[in-house]
Amino acid sequence: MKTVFIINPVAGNGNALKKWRRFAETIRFPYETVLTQRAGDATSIVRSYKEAGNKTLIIGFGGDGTLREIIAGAAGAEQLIVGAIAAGSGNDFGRGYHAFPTAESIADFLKHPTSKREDLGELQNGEIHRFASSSGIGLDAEISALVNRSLLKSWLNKINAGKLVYLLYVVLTLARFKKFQLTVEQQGQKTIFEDVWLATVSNQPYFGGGMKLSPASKTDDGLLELTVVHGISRLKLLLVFGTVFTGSHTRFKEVHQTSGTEFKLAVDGEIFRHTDGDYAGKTPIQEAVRYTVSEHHWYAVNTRKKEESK
Ligand SMILES: Nc1ncnc2c1ncn2[C@@H]1O[C@H](COP(=O)(O)OP(=O)(O)OP(=O)(O)O)[C@@H](O)[C@H]1O
Repeated sequence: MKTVFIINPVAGNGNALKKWRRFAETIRFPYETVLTQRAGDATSIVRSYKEAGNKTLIIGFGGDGTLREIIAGAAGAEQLIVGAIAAGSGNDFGRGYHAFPTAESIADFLKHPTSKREDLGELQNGEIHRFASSSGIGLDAEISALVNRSLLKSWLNKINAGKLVYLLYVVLTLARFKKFQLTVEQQGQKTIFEDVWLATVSNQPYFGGGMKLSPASKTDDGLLELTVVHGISRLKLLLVFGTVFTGSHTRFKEVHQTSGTEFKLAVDGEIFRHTDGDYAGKTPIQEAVRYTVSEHHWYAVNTRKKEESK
């Protein structure tokens, strides 16, 4: 089986390339590498492997955005097995799916490669946006969009202080964020939420760099989970934020969660939107956006069989 590493050199606040060079020295099996040049590249690179039709292990060397792009390209191709090495900032993909810890663990996997069929999330309004882990609107999407656009980020990255910029934007955005009204339509029934901070549709539990936002999410059950945080003061929001790392935030009445195969979400303003933590445009005003599991699945590295036979 062919192994290809797709490396996003700018992932992990610009540290992924350095990390890759160290990692490459430990690889003892044949492999190919492709470096992405710009956003969106990983999807077209993977499509070319899909067209070639060979059984291939594609390993994303980057963060959640890189993996999302790889999976969007690999969707529907059973001959492509997608794996990851965590080299991003948040790396929630590895928490909810799987990430290889070492080159040796990849070599081990290659002895008996097996895959597992996984769901792919999709949101549609005109165009289709795909996500592996989660897609949301509101406070978190605004923070990540502002951080990524910030000139401060590249400057702070140079002095290895990239994380500071997040803290700065969390404080700034929290102070000025305008809560919104959200209408959720599920199985023909509409529910209106007022004073919404964020709404996230999840395919796996983790989000935002280790927060267990959606503890009930499973990656292969054909369902998505919607979390709405609403009607809560700034102070209490910080309290809820403190509990989300363990998943105990679900006990708060201001945190609404539900499961389903499809949600339609409409909001009363242009709100920032993300897919797997990357900017994905703004929501249209009062137009229902449909979130579903795509009819195309993707195939992940499966290490379970090996663990079960131990
Ligand atoms: N060569 C490149 N130059 C600029 N942007 C790129 C390049 N290659 C990929 N990208 C974009 O970089 C974005 C961020 O990458 P990624 O999400 O993997 O890293 P991260 O943000 O550090 O990690 P995480 O999402 O786990 O926090 C990706 O969504 C991708 O579109």
